[in-house]
Amino acid sequence: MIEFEHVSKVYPGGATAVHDFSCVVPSHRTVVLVGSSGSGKTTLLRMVNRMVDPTAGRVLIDGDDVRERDPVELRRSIGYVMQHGGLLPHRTVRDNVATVPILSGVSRREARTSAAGLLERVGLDPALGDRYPAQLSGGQQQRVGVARALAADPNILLMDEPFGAVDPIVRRELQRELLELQAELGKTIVFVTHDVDEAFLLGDEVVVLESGGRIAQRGAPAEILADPASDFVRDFVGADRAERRLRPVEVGGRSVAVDEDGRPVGVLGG
Ligand SMILES: Nc1ncnc2c1ncn2[C@@H]1O[C@H](COP(=O)(O)OP(=O)(O)OP(=O)(O)O)[C@@H](O)[C@H]1O
Repeated sequence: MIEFEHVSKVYPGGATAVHDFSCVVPSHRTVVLVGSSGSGKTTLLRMVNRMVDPTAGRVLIDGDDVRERDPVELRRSIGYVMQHGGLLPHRTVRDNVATVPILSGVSRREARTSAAGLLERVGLDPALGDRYPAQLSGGQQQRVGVARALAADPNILLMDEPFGAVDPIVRRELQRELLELQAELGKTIVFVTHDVDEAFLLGDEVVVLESGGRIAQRGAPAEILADPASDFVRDFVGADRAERRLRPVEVGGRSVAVDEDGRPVGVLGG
């Protein structure tokens, strides 16, 4: 469990990135922080692994203040996936995945063997392990980023817009794969995005942020959709989304959901 207790962050230049934010991320759940650019999402995420220390308040992991932890050891114990993969360009994919376990004392041979297994787990051919990051597509690099974050078998995964830089189709695939992986692994995930659809798909709970890290609303996706707490939230989740009435129409033998204006929004399953 991760607890943010009344955390604030004022950066040296005077910008208040986060003001009095409190939130609990229950173990084995995915909490998504969603908000527009500059709402303090990355700042909040980085407080968990001490890449940013709050100027007020504290962050607890399983009841312990992260400030009591050695930052290097703390960071190695938490998986972190960034938007652009953050892979080391001059190391092979396999070594990128194996680096943290090796730093933590696992033998090189063992770390490389488990790296191959992790690549498979995130949907990559282990043969890609010999390549360098630049020789992979954006989507493949993000998968390596996820494999690397999982390498030390952390309880906590921090994911900062991990699928933000890939095309919509690959993005969808990566989202689905993350859901499958999470169903299996049950990590405690804090996921940052500015994409409401992504937030609603992945989050057990979603925290909608206004500027300064202020919580506009938090709850299960269905709760937020059904009952937006303010005009800000209503606008943010899409003014028409909650009110959209869908009906099925038959097209070529399949049932397609269309909205009131007849715009197709998806194919009905079955
Ligand atoms: N190192 C820094 N020094 C000074 N100000 C910073 C620093 N990092 C972030 N800020 C400021 O803090 C505010 C919140 O930034 P943060 O990156 O946490 O927001 P965000 O919601 O993650 O935005 P984005 O979606 O654009 O990444 C912004 O106004 C930003 O300019």
